[in-house]
Amino acid sequence: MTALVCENKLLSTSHLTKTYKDYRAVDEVSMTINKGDIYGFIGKNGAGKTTFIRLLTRLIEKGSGNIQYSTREEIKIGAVIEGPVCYPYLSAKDNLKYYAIQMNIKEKNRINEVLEFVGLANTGRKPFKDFSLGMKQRLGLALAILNNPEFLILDEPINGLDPQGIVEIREIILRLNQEFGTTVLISSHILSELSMLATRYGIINDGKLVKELTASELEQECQQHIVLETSDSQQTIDILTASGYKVRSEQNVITLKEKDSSMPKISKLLFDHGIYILRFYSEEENLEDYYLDLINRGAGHA
Ligand SMILES: Nc1ncnc2c1ncn2[C@@H]1O[C@H](COP(=O)(O)OP(=O)(O)OP(=O)(O)O)[C@@H](O)[C@H]1O
Repeated sequence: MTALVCENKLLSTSHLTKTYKDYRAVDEVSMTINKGDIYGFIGKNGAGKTTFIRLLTRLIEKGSGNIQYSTREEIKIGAVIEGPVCYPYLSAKDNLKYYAIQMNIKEKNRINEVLEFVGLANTGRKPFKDFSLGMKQRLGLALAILNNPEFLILDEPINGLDPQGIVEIREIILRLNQEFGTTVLISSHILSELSMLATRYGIINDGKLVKELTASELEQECQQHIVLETSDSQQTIDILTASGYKVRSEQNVITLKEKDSSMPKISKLLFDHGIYILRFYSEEENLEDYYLDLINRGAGHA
């Protein structure tokens, strides 16, 4: 493996590619994950998230490209991919004991510590098969953090969870990141949830990483915009464009990346040209809108 020494970078991939027959499930993905990131990995079903994660964890062989680490050492990775693999008739503690032996973890108190951390300390002899989905996911997390990984990879960890379960998983991830500095890659298509966690985003579509951006860049991108419908859309677009506004339109609905303080000026401009305003309001884009917009526009590579 090629090692690239860099202060803040924990891991990066360059042109990572995985092909099944002649289909590129992961297509030349060059991604950077910095130390301390909670990296939100976004993509619709079949976009290539799980395949990319399986490449990172070396569950499958790459086709071409590289995975590069910040140091010459291998980093300690913990992962929950496609749900935890646990023994159905064993308790939480016994499942952890089994994995601790496999991983050669000798620290006596580690299992109790981890059970406490994920809120499963009081599950006693209850077997895994009788756990709720939320408990199962939390045990998966416990297994993944047993060896104190510096990089934690979670594939759709909140899929199918109820609101309470989602909050519990979110709090565990935030504590891991803030108290222990664990870098986290979390894939999800529940974008509202990711936006409560992520410090950085990567958006994958048809195997290609179409965009990488930080949470504050996303905030900038999702800034307030104005939505407008008028008696004559084409003339409105022409007038606004001639006045220097950046305009987008879809089915007679015109959108401008402007703050609501520009509304009086715009309405006067249109009024002076004899255009009637039918609808006029400002709104803020969220991660979901941004994502759909980006995918539908078919953005180029990051
Ligand atoms: N072992 C395999 N053999 C053939 N094709 C595969 C294999 N694994 C994945 N694919 C294909 O690669 C593409 C990406 O799949 P992947 O599971 O990585 O997507 P995903 O983004 O994780 O989607 P989901 O959210 O549904 O899990 C899909 O078209 C899938 O059918």
